[in-house]
Amino acid sequence: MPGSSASAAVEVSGLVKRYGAKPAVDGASFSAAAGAVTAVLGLNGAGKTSTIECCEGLRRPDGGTVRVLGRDPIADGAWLRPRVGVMLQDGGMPQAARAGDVLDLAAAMYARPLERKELVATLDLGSRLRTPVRRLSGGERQRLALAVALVGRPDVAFLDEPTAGLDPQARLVVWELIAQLRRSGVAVVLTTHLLDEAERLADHVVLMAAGRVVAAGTPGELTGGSDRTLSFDGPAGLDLAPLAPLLSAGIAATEVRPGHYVIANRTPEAHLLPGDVAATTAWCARLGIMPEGLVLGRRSLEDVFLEIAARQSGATQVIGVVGA
Ligand SMILES: Nc1ncnc2c1ncn2[C@@H]1O[C@H](COP(=O)(O)OP(=O)(O)OP(=O)(O)O)[C@@H](O)[C@H]1O
Repeated sequence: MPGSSASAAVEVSGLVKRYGAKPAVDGASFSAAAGAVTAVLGLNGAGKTSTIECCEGLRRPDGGTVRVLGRDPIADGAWLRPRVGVMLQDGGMPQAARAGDVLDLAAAMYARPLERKELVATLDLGSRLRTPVRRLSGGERQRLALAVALVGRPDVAFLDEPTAGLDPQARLVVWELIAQLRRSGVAVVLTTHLLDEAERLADHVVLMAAGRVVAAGTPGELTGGSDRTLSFDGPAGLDLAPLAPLLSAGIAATEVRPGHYVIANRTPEAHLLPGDVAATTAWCARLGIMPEGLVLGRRSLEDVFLEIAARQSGATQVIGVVGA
């Protein structure tokens, strides 16, 4: 359980971070275990980077506590630095320095750095080592930043959008690298906008909205495992109120993005029934709407994410297994 696990490599408890009057992080709590990948998800501005930067010791919390390997990221920064790998969203690397020098400099700060040759080959940076950082492509810079974060064999790796801007092949390489880190016992905490990435890589997903953790759990817990959903495309902005009373208790219809409708359970106890499918298609027929791409399937992490995002205009709502 977040906040109580003795083995958690990262514990965030009631974290508050303000830049002005409005908190960017507003009481967020979660934990990340060793040998596991924890993915922090959320819309732009949800507070992910601010949270991670507090964990990295780059920002001072205004409230709550953060512990990394049991230590305070700011007060115990010197102790933590050799044990924590950090990949920042903007790279944070000197622009004029050559890629190889940046990597060597990072390696020199650690007692037992990884073999440069191996890391460079894995991340396909061999031909770019003499190139200044500012002349690297976005994807090359991204791979160099990842190499810098990992060269010191960290116990905890914070990776802010590690695959943003990478081509599909490079993305697969990074996914495999992250899987290797997990296997070797590293606590990997990453942020991503790619729901398939989170679904594929993460052991634990933390969903943030408006500075708070609104859902957390394994991908299976968040998606309800085997819960069925019905989805279809139709005209944007359909009035769903008349459909609501036709559905069974605990089942709701949501326009998760314009023109894309999902009929799914709102509570773990409720299950989509054949009658809900019939009611939905009959309702479409009455409106003269063809439910294009009608799919009876399982809820994906993307569905959960979109459902929560769609509700963000109202109060933050808890879905899934908070505290799992
Ligand atoms: N240095 C700063 N000064 C003022 N406001 C900031 C600063 N950094 C972030 N914010 C604000 O805090 C809020 C949370 O930002 P943060 O970068 O933590 O979110 P995020 O979830 O990482 O977003 P994204 O997905 O866009 O990276 C946003 O409203 C942002 O504008």
